[in-house]
Amino acid sequence: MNMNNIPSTPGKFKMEKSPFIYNRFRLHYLSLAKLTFWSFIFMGLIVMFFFKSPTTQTSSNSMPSSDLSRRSLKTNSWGGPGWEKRVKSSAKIRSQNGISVLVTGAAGFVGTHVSAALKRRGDGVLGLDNFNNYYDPALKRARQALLERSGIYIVEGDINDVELVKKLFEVVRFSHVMHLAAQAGVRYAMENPGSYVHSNIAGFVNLLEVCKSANPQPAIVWASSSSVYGLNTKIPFSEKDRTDQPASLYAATKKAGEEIAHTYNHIYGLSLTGLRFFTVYGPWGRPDMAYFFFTKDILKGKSIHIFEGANHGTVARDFTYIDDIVKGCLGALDTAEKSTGSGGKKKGNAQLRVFNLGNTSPVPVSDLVSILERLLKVKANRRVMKLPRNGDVPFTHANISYAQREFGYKPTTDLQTGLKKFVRWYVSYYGSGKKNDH
Ligand SMILES: O=C(O)[C@H]1O[C@H](OP(=O)(O)OP(=O)(O)OC[C@H]2O[C@@H](n3ccc(=O)[nH]c3=O)[C@H](O)[C@@H]2O)[C@H](O)[C@@H](O)[C@@H]1O
Repeated sequence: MNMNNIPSTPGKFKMEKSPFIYNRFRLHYLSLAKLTFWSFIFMGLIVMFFFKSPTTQTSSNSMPSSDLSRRSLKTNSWGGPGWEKRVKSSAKIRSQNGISVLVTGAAGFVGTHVSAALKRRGDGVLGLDNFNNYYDPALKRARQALLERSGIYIVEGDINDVELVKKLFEVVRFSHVMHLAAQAGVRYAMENPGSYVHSNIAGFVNLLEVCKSANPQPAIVWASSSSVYGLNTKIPFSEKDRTDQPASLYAATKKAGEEIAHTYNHIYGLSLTGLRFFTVYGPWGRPDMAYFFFTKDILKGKSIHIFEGANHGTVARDFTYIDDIVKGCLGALDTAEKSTGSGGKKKGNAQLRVFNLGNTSPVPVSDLVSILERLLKVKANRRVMKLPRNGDVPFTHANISYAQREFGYKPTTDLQTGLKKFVRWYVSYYGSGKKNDH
């Protein structure tokens, strides 16, 4: 969608283009019937103008038009008393010492689980999600429906829509932001590099711009990635290790996010915590991830590609179950200190942290497939192939001692147990039939 074509305030009509005005110097040529006709048009325009008052804006756009805007800002309406009431009710804190959290990417995999967990303990939660079609939006809508049932409203909009994000902070004094909206996926970065820049860099900066000017400034916890360790060979990966050799553009944008976080912390006193997630999996997961589409393809009898490293080396991941990740996210939120700035000005040093959230036990991809075979009771049609050079790294392994020390992070779900829960969900959601075509 070309964003130049979206008027920034579509509710405001350009009155000088009204046919009535154009024709007013020729009024004496018009018959009475024509005059009546144009009067109706004019009146209609006035009525529409009032119904689309400034509080009922549509998403404006502040981004230049380019192919970056695959998930361009949508023109869904927001604003107005009813909308504000919904936003406030969703963000309302219902427990003592509760926090109010804006969750970006709330219809995403991690976003849904974190939102639900916050709501369960009485925190105020408002979601924001652009429902882009990187993967099946129907799954995102189903997650949205799930959250709606527990009273969580997801505002449909893009983090690049500065006016919308500003408005959210005008309506609610969020104490925290859980920033999970991102373009995920390692290999897709070669297909659509612009979408990574749009969401993970521009979007993050836009969000931080709003946060730094908000009063009070919220504390921000956001999703970085294990992929920032790139081509490192020293294991397990520690937060102190170098992160300057990313293997994919995805990893590079997450690394850029960490540097951007440093800048906003340094200049504006924003409290920022980055979480390096290690291959998160579980129910309601992402269909673009290997465990998910392996399940689908195994059930359909389709062949799956299992990557191997140089010299038939094992490719392994520190797969981390969603419930453990949620505990890590809540721990990070609960130990996040307040931002120090106000009125867009820093008042003192603020907290800046980055944590690994992994499982500490890498599993070869071929073992993941064996577990799935057992759980699905179907033999996989395996095709072993060399790890393509499109951003994948051969293995990941987290050292989690820092998160353990700071907020008692301790993963408790092994891959076998976690996949069992995933498969149970998958079958209940899609059925075990071979026809599901998501
Ligand atoms: O840890 C992370 O930070 C990242 O984890 C995942 O990235 P990845 O670990 O590559 O997850 P998958 O795409 O699900 O791949 C899992 C494993 O399966 C392998 N794989 C993938 C696809 C395939 O067809 N065959 C195959 O063997 C990959 O090489 C990898 O070792 C997510 O997709 C990223 O968004 C996230 O940031």
